Amino acid sequence: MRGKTTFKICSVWLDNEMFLSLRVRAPAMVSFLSSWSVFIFILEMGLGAFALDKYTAAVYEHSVILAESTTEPVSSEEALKLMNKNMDILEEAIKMAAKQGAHIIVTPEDGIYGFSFTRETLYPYLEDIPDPQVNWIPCTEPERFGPAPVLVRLSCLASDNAIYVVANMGDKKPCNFTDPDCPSDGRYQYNTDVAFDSQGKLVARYHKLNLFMMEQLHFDAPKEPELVTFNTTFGKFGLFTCFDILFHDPAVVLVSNFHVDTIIFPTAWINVLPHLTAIEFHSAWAMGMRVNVLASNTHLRSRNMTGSGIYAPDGPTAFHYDAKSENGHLLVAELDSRPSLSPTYLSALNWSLFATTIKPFSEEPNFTGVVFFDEYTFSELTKQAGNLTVCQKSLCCHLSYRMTEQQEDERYVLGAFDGLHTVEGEYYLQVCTLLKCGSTDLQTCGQPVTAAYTQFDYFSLSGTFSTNYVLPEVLLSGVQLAPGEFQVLSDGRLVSLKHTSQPVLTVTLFGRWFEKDPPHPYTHSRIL
Ligand SMILES: CC(C)(CO)[C@@H](O)C(=O)NCCC(=O)NCCS
Repeated sequence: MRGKTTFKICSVWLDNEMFLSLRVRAPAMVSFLSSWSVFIFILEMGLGAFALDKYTAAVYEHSVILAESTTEPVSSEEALKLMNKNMDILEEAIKMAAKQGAHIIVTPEDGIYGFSFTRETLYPYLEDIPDPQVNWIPCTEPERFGPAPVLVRLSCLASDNAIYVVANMGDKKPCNFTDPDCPSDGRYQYNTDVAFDSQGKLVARYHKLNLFMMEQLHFDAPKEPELVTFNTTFGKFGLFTCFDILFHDPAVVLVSNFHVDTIIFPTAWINVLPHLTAIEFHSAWAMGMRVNVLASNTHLRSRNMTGSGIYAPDGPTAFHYDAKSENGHLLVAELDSRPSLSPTYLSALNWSLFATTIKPFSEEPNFTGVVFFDEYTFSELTKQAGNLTVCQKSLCCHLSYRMTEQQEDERYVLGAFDGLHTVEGEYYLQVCTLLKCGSTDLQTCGQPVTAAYTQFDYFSLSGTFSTNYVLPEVLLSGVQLAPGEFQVLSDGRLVSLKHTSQPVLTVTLFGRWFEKDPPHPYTHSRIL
């Protein structure tokens, strides 16, 4: 009886990993327990008594220290010195996150070695990262594979602080003439996410598939998409990196076929207004795909990189956007371990139901304008309140709205775009958007704007989408999100729940029509 009580307490307070470590650290206590209680314990484990309903996640926006740019490769000692400077900062963040009870911390893409490399100058920063199937705790067996000081340090940070640690680093894999695709320098170089469990064991290795622009000069893409997941007592996790988020593989497959609960998303995201700012787009992906997303962005003001968050399917739980300082920032928040188990009406969501059922609203005069190199069809919101429809190709967008009072010097438009985006990557879009123009000159509609003064009492946006992958975005003045202030209805309408806390920059349904994307290879931002 006594043993059972102990375990009852254990099962409340300890998760699986913690119990295993207890067994290692206090074998006497475990053998003291009767076999009956051990049986009960195993039964409880089988019943999922150790599964956590909620968990605490941390993401760190890291202000990366860059190496001096060189044309000649530095020594591996010098490379490690730079990487240790970054890991010194990550270490503080990891300790702080663990102290706040976080089960997992995610750190950004390029957060250890930085940017601006050639294949040759990147090489000294790379380590040969083995497949996690080898069952390796680098911290306790540092010599088992080739030199791997970065893996060893990350592994020790995970085990010392009893927290899952995710980081982004470089992997190298030698190859030779027997492989017809082997690069002429005799190696593959991969942009790689690694995850360690709270014992320091390497549990995941993911090679980025969709390389962005200049990255293709120093990294190779894997030949096939890698679908990397790992299970924990607080849900199933999947990984992908940065530009991957715009494409079907592996991002959508992880959610639709592998049913992950949380996406781990290290990124070095360059903000693009009005629709592709980090906090806006990544939180919309979490809502549209109905998973948690742990988005950790690099912080680099000179490259317009900022914006990290802990995003849930029903809205952002925590987010950070700081275009002013050069500081890093830690976010810690609680999430549902298995958001898919709290089924909502959204599982029956049809993004075009409302828009295809109603008779189109009045069509006002149209004009065209450019949003991030795409030519949209626009119609101005000329009244204080009204209903408006604007169409392009097969996409019609409907808006109902009411402004509190329109500021004299502000113009808002409803826009539709149905076409292939071709700048900095090729991907097919169907977008319905309400946005604030750059000025009262309607030629400026679609240009980046960060401040607004017009308040909306109400908005309802919908579109006749040909895809069910639609991301609902709401971005407010000052580049802020609007948690709890809007909702998606099962008929595909994006509606305000109340007067938004700040004036609106944009309200957008950002649809991705994957079937219309150009075929692989996986170099969507072809520059070579
Ligand atoms: C938003 C977007 C897509 C517009 O073209 C672009 O600004 C962006 O941030 N792309 C992803 C960046 C990326 O993969 N960085 C890692 C290597 S530097």
